[in-house]
Amino acid sequence: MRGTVGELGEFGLIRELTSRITTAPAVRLGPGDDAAVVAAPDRRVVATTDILLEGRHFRRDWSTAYDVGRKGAAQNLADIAAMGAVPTAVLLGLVVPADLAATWPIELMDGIRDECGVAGAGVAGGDVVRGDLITVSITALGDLRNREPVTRSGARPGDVVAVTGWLGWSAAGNAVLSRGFRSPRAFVEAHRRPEPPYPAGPLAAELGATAMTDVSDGLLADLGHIAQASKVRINIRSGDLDVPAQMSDIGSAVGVDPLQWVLTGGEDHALVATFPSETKLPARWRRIGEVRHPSALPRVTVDDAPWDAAGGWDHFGDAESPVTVDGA
Ligand SMILES: Nc1ncnc2c1ncn2[C@@H]1O[C@H](COP(=O)(O)OP(=O)(O)O)[C@@H](O)[C@H]1O
Ligand SMILES: Cc1ncc(C[n+]2csc(CCOP(=O)(O)OP(=O)(O)O)c2C)c(N)n1
Ligand SMILES: [Mg+2]
Repeated sequence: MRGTVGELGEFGLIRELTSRITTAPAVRLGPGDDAAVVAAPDRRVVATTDILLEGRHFRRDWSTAYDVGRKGAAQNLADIAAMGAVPTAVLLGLVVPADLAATWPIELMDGIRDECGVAGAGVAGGDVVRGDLITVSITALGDLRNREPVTRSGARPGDVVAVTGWLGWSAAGNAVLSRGFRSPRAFVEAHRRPEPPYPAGPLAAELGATAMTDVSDGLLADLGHIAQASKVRINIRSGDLDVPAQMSDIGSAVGVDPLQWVLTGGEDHALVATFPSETKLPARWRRIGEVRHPSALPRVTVDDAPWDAAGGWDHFGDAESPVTVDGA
């Protein structure tokens, strides 16, 4: 594919994008009509949306269009899994400049399609608009399969806190990239393409998880949402967190405590959940803390003490990007 988006035109671009998607069981009527038709066997639809903005969520010199597609889909599909649901379909709202190479949105769509394939979902439709900054707005739908949704508000004192997936890898990769390096590859790749553990969400629901969320803003920040919604305190035991030796090496090289990445780095889209203490945790879930009664301490503590360094990502916060500003 040669030329720009402008040369392709709106309908040429839509044709190219939709010609690349594959079928999925839940997408009964895909792109091409006024709206799509998506099966909802449970009769309740789980729905979520997230925006990726060039410069704020991704950089074209750090990530390929394909990577951005994988990440944008993953970020949304992880929210579906975090409700205990099975992803069914996504819709793509896309803003692109006219002078952008046509290959960019096409490779983006390939990434979205492939990540949807990992999660079992399909692309049901979307919209394209011309604009100055690339904006990728994805909406994902999911099915509860006759289970109750796992919300943020069900954690009870005495529950255990457990996590599955990666923590701190994306933030370490971000730190590497923002210093102009391209390796270690594993961390850079983790930043470009998170790997949310999709099936673990419905499995946790099946096992009676009392609360769950995906880690997008940082473990402490996202557990803060659970603690607040559930009116409890959550304590994390730092000794139970995995800090890989290679992450420690990067931390030493750039002068950041790697535990800061594990506790406050977002974008890995691990799943963190609370379970009744007697639950036998499935393989790959690690116990990292416990739910306590609220006290004078902050809602989330590390080793039963306040965590004084930055807590996580806030788009409108003072330190807008705590994981890129020397981990501070
Ligand atoms: N513009 C908005 N309009 C309505 N609801 C919103 C808006 N922005 C965020 N929310 C809701 O606030 C909650 C928290 O949002 P967010 O922190 O982005 O969650 P997540 O990390 O799961 O994407 C979600 O339930 C989301 O639907
Ligand atoms: C160029 C660039 N700078 C900084 C970051 C780091 N970053 C951007 S958004 C974000 C937090 C997650 O994004 P958000 O929009 O809050 O996702 P949500 O919680 O809604 O899923 C992080 C850690 C990045 N990914 N790329
Ligand atoms: Mg969001």
